[in-house]
Amino acid sequence: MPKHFLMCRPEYFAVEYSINPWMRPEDGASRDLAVLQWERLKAAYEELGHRVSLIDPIDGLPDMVFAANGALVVDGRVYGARFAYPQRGPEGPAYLRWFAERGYPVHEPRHVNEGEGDFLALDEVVLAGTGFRTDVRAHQEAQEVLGRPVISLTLVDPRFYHLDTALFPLDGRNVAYYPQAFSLGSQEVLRRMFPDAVLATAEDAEVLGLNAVSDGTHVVMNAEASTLQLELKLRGYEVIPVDLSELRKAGGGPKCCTLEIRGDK
Ligand SMILES: NC(=[NH2+])NCCC[C@H](N)C(=O)O
Repeated sequence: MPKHFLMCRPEYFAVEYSINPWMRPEDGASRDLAVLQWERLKAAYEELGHRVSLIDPIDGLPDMVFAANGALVVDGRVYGARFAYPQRGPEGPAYLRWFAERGYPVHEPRHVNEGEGDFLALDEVVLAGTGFRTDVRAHQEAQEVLGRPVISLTLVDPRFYHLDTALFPLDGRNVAYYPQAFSLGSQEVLRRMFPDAVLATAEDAEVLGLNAVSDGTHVVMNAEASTLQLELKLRGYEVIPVDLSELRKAGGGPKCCTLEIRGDK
């Protein structure tokens, strides 16, 4: 099944401030290299037959390339983002406008949440992260807006500040994750819900290997996560490795650059 993704070209990408432990403004980052790597990611999706729509980047919003944070879209309903840090604040309304202009019913959020950074939709439930960015009250709000059960999971390691840095859906029913990124209670929830999950090593997580996008057959993921790639291949997945090392300097990987539009217009 082809998917529909929304992406944002890293036209104004930079590491100018630090809102997560990956970001070191003193080291800088190359916009041109980020654009090149991002273009390859977009091409990888298109080669797999997925549809990619684009939102115009905005000058002064260097993190806008991380489209996953822009909203959560389920059944064509759009639950907007409300960013935790003022540096990214204007991105919320910008993404919401993109959807509103195209006729999607949009919901302006009351509570802080960073879209698909902290919400990952499966067939029956939505997994939701909290602890660093998304307010747990937004989990409740999303459940009401989308009419889907939302399962709250607590993140405890600042390097894995968004749910999508520690877990990704392999399909609508199973996930891969790095257990140590979660509180003990949340680890237990994950074990109960996903007895057949793929468990990632610290090394895989530390290269943002879990910030991956699976269509159920192919997994687009950071090339450096070698153990995880092997494990996925053993399970029958086709791995599409990509190099997003420049975007990782801002704390992002393939999934961060990708907002899935479910139930599109
Ligand atoms: N979905 C994601 N994990 N996005 C990565 C966002 C990176 C961005 N620099 C931030 O800290 O907000």
